[in-house]
Amino acid sequence: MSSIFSLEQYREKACKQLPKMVYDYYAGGASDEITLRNNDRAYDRLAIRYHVMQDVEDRSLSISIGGERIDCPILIAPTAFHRLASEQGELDTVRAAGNAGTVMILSTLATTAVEDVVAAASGPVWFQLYVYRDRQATRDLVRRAEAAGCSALVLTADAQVWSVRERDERNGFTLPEGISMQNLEASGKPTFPETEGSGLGAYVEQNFDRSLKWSDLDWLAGLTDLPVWIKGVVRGDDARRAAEHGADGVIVSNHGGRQLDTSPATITVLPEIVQALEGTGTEILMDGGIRRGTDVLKALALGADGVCIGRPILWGLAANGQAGVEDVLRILANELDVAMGLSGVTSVDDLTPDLIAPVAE
Ligand SMILES: Cc1cc2nc3c(=O)[nH]c(=O)nc-3n(C[C@H](O)[C@H](O)[C@H](O)COP(=O)(O)O)c2cc1C
Ligand SMILES: CCCCC(=O)C(=O)O
Repeated sequence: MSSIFSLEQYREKACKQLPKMVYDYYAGGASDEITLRNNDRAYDRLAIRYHVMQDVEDRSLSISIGGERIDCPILIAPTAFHRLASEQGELDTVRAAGNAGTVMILSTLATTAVEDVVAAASGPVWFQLYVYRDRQATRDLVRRAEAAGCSALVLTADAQVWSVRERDERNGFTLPEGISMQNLEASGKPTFPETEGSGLGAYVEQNFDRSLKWSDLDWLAGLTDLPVWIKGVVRGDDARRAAEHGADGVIVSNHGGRQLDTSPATITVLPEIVQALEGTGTEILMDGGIRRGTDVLKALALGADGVCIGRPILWGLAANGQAGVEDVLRILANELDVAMGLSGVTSVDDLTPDLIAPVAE
């Protein structure tokens, strides 16, 4: 893939290769897609106040997260249905994650069984959890993730109610024959119900627990010895509550603009959350709209311990399977390395908020 130099080029390639129904599902957001666009654009409104003359000969991108040292601060956000992008789906992704020295967060709605994904992994795999009305099915997911060898659970808190996704309704988004949600086979919920609109929408409405509340975080933390993260937080007070209810980490996220449209761009709320969690020991990841190494630098400088990317992984996967995902991670890590060097910084720990300022209008 030597003719591809940016994540945007991977998106273009994936757009040409994927069926419209799949591309639209991956690319799309909720309603008018305002948050989807703002996630991305918000980075352009921040400038990097770089240092000079700092000896940047030796640089490292490594971080500690969830008690493990990893080579790359760019983690793989949980995204559903990787086998819509490549034959091997999640197996391609997890192999690429291992080679890039990062964590893969595996979706509940993966199209490959968690046991098979962990067996193919050479690095940490975390399991993203959707809470089902059927609590036994939810407990089974937790037990399977633990037994398979996942090293953390990520409870997604921003998708209790299905959002309005016009592209999926129009396209009648569904899973083709032979592709199913393999982690839900055992509980009898591996496929979408019949419907004219979005099959996924109908599935979520039928199965996800809309009564999810803070006490359920206590329930989950009590159910497992694994570290528990909560994903989808955009406010300082909620982050604080998450810590009080036993979360080991928070993922600042608006679900890539796919849930509540006009919710704030994640980079704009990160400082509030960092401040709210000061002194608690709760770790912070963030995602949404990260497409350049300078975006990663800004998030790390403003206090995130690491970042996650969602769609760009799917573009790499669609364009060239495992090698495509590896290339996406390589391109972004290289851009980060360059941005750090040009900012006069040699390690992620040395990225501090004074490096960032709003762009003067
Ligand atoms: C196609 C797609 C599927 C997703 N599936 C899940 C999921 O199963 N669970 C979850 O917690 N988040 C899911 N997300 C949200 C991502 O984890 C992440 O928050 C978002 O994609 C980050 O924004 P970015 O795509 O701009 O990097 C999904 C996102 C996309 C684009
Ligand atoms: C609401 C959950 C469905 C999968 C997902 O998270 C997404 O498509 O964004």
